[in-house]
Amino acid sequence: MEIDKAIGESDDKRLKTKYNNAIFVIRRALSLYSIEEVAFSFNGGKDSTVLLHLLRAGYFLHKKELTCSNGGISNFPVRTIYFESPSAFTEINSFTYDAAQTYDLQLDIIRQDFKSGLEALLKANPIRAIFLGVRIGDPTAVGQEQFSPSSPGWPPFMRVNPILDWSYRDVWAFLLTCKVKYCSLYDQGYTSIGSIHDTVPNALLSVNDTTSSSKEKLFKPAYLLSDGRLERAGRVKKNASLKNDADSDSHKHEVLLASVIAVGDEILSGTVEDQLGLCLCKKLTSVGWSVQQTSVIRNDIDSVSEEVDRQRSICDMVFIYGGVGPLHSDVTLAGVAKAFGVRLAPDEEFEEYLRHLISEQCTGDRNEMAQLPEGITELLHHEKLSVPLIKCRNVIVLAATNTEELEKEWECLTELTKLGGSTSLMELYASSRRLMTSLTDVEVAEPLTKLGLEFPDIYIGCYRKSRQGPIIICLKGKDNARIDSVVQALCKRFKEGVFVDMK
Ligand SMILES: Cc1cc2nc3c(=O)[nH]c(=O)nc-3n(C[C@H](O)[C@H](O)[C@H](O)COP(=O)(O)O)c2cc1C
Ligand SMILES: Nc1ncnc2c1ncn2[C@@H]1O[C@H](COP(=O)(O)OP(=O)(O)OP(=O)(O)O)[C@@H](O)[C@H]1O
Ligand SMILES: [Mg+2]
Repeated sequence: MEIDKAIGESDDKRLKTKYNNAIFVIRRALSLYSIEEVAFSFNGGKDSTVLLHLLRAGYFLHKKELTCSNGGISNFPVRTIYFESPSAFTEINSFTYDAAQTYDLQLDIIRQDFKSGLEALLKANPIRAIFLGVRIGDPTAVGQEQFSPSSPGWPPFMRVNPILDWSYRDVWAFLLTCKVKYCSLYDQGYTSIGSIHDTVPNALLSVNDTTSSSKEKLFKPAYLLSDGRLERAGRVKKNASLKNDADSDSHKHEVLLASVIAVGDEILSGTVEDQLGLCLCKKLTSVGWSVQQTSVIRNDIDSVSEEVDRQRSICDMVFIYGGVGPLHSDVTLAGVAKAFGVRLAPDEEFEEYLRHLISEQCTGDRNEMAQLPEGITELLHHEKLSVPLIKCRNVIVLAATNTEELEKEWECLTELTKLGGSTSLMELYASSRRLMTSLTDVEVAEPLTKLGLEFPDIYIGCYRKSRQGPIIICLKGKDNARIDSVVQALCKRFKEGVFVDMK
């Protein structure tokens, strides 16, 4: 059997392991269910193309064991289902049909949505298990195992995911090693294919060809994408940007709200002083965000998860630091995963970064630090960072342990995400003025409250440097004229010269 032979002859140990594990899952499924009870969900995508050939190999090995016969290329009796949609790429459609012909697939074309289509299919056939090319990292993989019953509300069947633990690179290693055909779109820079409405070539594969006279952009093939975490970068609606995430929250607030969480028993016991929170608040404010809350919590999974869960629903963006690393107390990522109800799963691309960083010190074959919240994590790469920043939906996990490291991460973060820019808080507070007075707080309290009501567009804040010392009044607003009106109104109520402008 040519697939089994190609893998057998390859010296890629990792690929062999992945292949053997996938074949094991397929053979277990074929032992548990009869051939009439299984189906293969095939859509011409790269993952399902891998699965097609694994199934052919798995079926061949299964049959060989049972009958000692020698199966050929056109011997694949597993029912194959394809949900055809009018918004599929023509290249995907034609590849699917061609593959069906080449490998003699019994193709069932379903022109309904997934759920209704499956309901009808299961009514008409004794199907109990369906093979899928879902991989960890796919949004739909969250919470799935290699054998996962269909979700509540779906018709009952077993989802069998033989390549759940395969990485983007494993997929390409397999397709290239086995020299099998794949959809032509992957040679044109597409790295993961949805519909014609939401998929474009991956910009990371774009070639700057100044010699070409053609206006059409050129792209490298999908297998050259060096970081598989970015395979979905060509899905147009899902671009990585903090602002997009905040915006997508249907503009709950006029101003973008941030929350800062420090994780550290040592901060709580007073052993170390938290400098990062202060630094982060200044930085966020300087780019126009409003920090709603800072909190310090224990190095404890439940404490982290409860706080993250609370803040992520109130704020547009949550920044969390501390407790990131391989120590027993480094539970921040586990807490974030728990807050989102997902598990920590090994992430090969992240592991690669860490391996470069700590290769000699690595013990064992699994790096615990390389586990990230499954299905919700985006790695934000920057050439100045040896390890990418971790973004889990609207939670940014910072690895910084001191202000110098934070400065660097912040700089990269703002470059990568356009975190700064024209946020509404900056427009709202484009002008500001600070006044100092030696009047007592009792004396200024009432006039300031009244002014707050009179000028609702002006932010009026106060603080004192000591109980008896001077009071500092901060005024912020859209323009200087409005702020000057507040100051005039305030001064009118007191003797001249009691308020001094501060730089
Ligand atoms: C054969 C098959 C079985 C599926 N079973 C489930 C399921 O049990 N639960 C579920 O939420 N979605 C299920 N889905 C839907 C997928 O999780 C996902 O929504 C679908 O592949 C669309 O992905 P897309 O939005 O990236 O196009 C199934 C899809 C297929 C093709
Ligand atoms: N329209 C469809 N018809 C049949 N199966 C489908 C369809 N869409 C998705 N699937 C199943 O879900 C799996 C995961 O889909 P996904 O889009 O992540 O992978 P893919 O299409 O194989 O590859 P790519 O990530 O490059 O698009 C597929 O491998 C296939 O088993
Ligand atoms: Mg796809």
